[in-house]
Amino acid sequence: MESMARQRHPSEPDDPPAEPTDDTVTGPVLPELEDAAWMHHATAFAHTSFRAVARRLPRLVRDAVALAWATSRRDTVASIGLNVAAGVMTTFGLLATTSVLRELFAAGPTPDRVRAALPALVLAAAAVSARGGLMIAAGWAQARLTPQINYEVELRLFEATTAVDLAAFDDAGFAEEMDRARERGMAEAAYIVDHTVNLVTGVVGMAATAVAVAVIQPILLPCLLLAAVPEAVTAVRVARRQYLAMLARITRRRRMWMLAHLMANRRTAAEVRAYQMRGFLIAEYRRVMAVETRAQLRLVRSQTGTRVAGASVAGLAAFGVYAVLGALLLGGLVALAAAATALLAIQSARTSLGVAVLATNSLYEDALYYQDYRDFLERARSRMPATGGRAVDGFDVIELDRVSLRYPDTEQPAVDEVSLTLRRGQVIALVGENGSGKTTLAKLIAGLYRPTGGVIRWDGVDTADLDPRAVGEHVAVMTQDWWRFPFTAGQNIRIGRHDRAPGRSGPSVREAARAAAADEVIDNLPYGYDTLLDREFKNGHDLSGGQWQRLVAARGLYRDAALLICDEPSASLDARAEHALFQHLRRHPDRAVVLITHRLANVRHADQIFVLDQGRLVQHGTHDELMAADGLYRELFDLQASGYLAGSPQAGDAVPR
Ligand SMILES: Nc1ncnc2c1ncn2[C@@H]1O[C@H](COP(=O)(O)OP(=O)(O)OP(=O)(O)O)[C@@H](O)[C@H]1O
Repeated sequence: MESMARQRHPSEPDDPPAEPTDDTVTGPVLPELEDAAWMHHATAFAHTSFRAVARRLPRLVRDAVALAWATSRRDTVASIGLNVAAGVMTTFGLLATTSVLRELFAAGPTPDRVRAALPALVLAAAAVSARGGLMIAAGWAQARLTPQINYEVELRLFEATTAVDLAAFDDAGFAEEMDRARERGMAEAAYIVDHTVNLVTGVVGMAATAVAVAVIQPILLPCLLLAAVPEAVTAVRVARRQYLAMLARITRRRRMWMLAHLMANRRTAAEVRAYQMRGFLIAEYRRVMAVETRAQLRLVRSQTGTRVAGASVAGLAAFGVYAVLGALLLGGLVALAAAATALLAIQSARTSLGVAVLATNSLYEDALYYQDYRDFLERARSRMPATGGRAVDGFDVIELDRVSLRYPDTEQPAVDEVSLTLRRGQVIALVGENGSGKTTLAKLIAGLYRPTGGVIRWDGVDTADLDPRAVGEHVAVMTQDWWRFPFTAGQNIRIGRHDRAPGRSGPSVREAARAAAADEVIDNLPYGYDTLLDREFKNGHDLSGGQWQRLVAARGLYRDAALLICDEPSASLDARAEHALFQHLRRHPDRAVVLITHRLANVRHADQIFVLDQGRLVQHGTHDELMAADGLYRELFDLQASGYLAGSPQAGDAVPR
């Protein structure tokens, strides 16, 4: 592995192959495709012995039944109860068949023997019909469970993914686990219940036939079990291999999804063409696919080997069972009628055993994947902000006291011991060069991140002691990296406070749109506020970047919160829209505004301007104070202002710093 890690990645500069060479296709594992650290735990779990599988079985069955029970009690009882009843019918059927054969093989004229066998024959036929009917009804109940369980499980997952703190998404392990839970784990829940019901069916069928076999000749019972062991071992081995292979593939699969998404996506289509990225993307895809295909072929080969070995041993065991039966028959230990029923019973038992083994195996395999889902939910639960805490009804002062934030796996803090005060009614601005920590600081102030050092206080109370949900009620954030939500124009604004109580004050959707200069854009849409803003649906429309940003601003204003954070709110706006928006971002007695913008003309009127450099607060004051000082702010301001003045520096001129 070490030597692989030292290989230069082909996507690094100086080494961009347009097409995959033999070396890249058949060469070593690409660095980004190597196993992730979290995989060791999962791998260890998958290397459990067959005995361990059997030991886990009762818990798996209990979990599956609990899941089904929580989803629909009626269908759970029906699925299991009807299968058990069908098993009872199997025993009746076999015993009735024995009676039929006994009468038929008895001495005497044929018409008499047939007549004597008739009652048992009717019983056998009734048992078979009843069994068939019960199985169909059980299948119906089982099929009803599947969609209900899927719905329940998906809901639980998305309830978790939307509740975890934002910082969880900065953790690479979290994202991978989420993908595993979504990709397979989630879908397995319904299968697990299915397999459990099948297992019950198989076990009941076996028990039913075992009763019949025990009546005929008890010695056949252990033989029968012996014949099944190789099948069970093989099935479990194959399943475990498959799971391990899936674990190894997940990173590759994520990369392939990512590449596939770039190549088949309306939003990336223009850039892919403009930069003629097609060859590069396809080459990347082929490189990953080559590694993936090799892994799949290895898996298929090893699984086939295991199956061949298992099938050979199982065949020998079955042969042994029939030899024992023949010997018993020849030795006169069983009668011909009993032997014939025994053959039927053995066949039936083997079928049931096959069902049970397959169900056990599938249950085990699916449980491995389902465990991923459960692990993820567990992990997500540990990442959810604590509920409760003190209620809060707005603020007068927000204080940051030596607040820091270090992202996971990074050396330097993105925000480094920043202290500042923000009062209701004020507008403050965060200024600094790219990567200086403005967005991170704004997210800290908004409560989206918790500081890894220092304290944030609302009216003197540490926000860690406040109810996070109540804090969030008073915050609106116009993010820099907003998303084009595929809803109507009206909904895109209303989701800013979709749960606004009827009597609560605040601007209407139209008023918010007007304040952000979005009303004229929306009025020009074919269905006005009801126009769906997603071209991927019929009658859907799209907006330009600047038009979208007006909508984003309208959403933030519609939220009508006491703390409004605006991260580059006018980056895509034209001069008129920008002017209109900033008119609304002026001082308001009920609101505090945190403004981040690189257009420094917009921060001139801020009550306080905080200048950040590499995460540290290096200057603060009003515009006039900062211009009077010889520092970073003045330097950035002059540089920008010079672009508007005659004789400004031309492209290529030396730029200080
Ligand atoms: N999710 C993240 N995980 C790890 N590092 C991050 C993350 N987000 C930002 N950073 C890093 O933190 C530092 C500060 O980023 P931030 O986005 O706060 O800067 P900014 O001042 O808002 O930049 P810009 O003006 O470009 O928007 C940067 O070095 C950035 O690479």
